[in-house]
Amino acid sequence: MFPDTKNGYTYEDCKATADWLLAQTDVRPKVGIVCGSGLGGLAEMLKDQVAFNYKDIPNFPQSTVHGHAGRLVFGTLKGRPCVCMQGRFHLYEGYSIQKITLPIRIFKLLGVETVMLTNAAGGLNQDFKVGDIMIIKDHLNMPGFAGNNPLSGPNDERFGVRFPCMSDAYDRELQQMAMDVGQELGYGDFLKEGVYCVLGGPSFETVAESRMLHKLGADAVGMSTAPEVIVARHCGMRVFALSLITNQVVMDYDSVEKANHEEVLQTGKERAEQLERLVSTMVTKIEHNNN
Ligand SMILES: O=P(O)(O)O[C@H]1O[C@H](CO)[C@@H](O)[C@H]1O
Ligand SMILES: Nc1nc2[nH]cnc2c(=O)[nH]1
Repeated sequence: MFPDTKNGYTYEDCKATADWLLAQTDVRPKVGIVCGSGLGGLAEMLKDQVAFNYKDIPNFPQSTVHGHAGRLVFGTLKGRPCVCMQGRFHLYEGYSIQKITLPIRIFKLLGVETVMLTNAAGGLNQDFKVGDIMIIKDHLNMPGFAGNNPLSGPNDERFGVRFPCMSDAYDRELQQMAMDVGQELGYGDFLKEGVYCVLGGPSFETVAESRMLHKLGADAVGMSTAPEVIVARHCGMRVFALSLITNQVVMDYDSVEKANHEEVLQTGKERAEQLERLVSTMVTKIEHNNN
């Protein structure tokens, strides 16, 4: 086992981890899935599973948050080879931003072409309700504004260019596919689209912060996803992402509501089945080079 003390990982480090994994499974995934808080049930849908605990994977960080099991699961979803992170990493766990996004580069080196991410998020858009599923069309990367971008540091051209474009970060065809699939499944009433804002966490927002984010154009707020999306786009993978609106963000000083992680996990449980069906149906419709 390699020591897990570094902030950044080289191409060779990522390749060593990818090769270690590829030597232990015949699954050659085209789709990589990242499960948000309380949304790890998606991984259970994979057939013919080969699963690894994060603690056993060279270079991998460990999950420390309740609702993130800490397993990398390979398998097939309706015959399509996939790899699924049952639990992700967050800045507030104390990891560097390069470390929390390392698995995305490993996805790339495993042969993944499309990354699908889910998260739990607080609703800022006043038309959103708890239990809505928001197709992410764009993000506000607040840690990035402050210089904390996962691509900071030396750029390795084997992954991608120094200055990657992000105006097309969220694949528009996949967004349309999600809308169409959602309509077919009868999810029209709770399927929305919007802008996701990432903050460092782990404290939830103050009223003033929430009002500011709403004014800036954010529809939902969370503590993940955008760094993973940046790294995925940098190395040329297609990206699709969903937020489950697990709570309404408190925007009013008179409100007695208090954001809490238990509510986040509870809403995840209540909507998990629909979210899983939406993602798994999409997986069967995404075209890759050899299917
Ligand atoms: O983004 P995911 O991993 O779904 O988790 C969300 O839920 C947690 C807060 O309840 C935070 O970690 C936030 O980012
Ligand atoms: N920052 C933040 N993250 C969340 N994750 C789930 N709900 C929330 C929220 O209200 N705020």
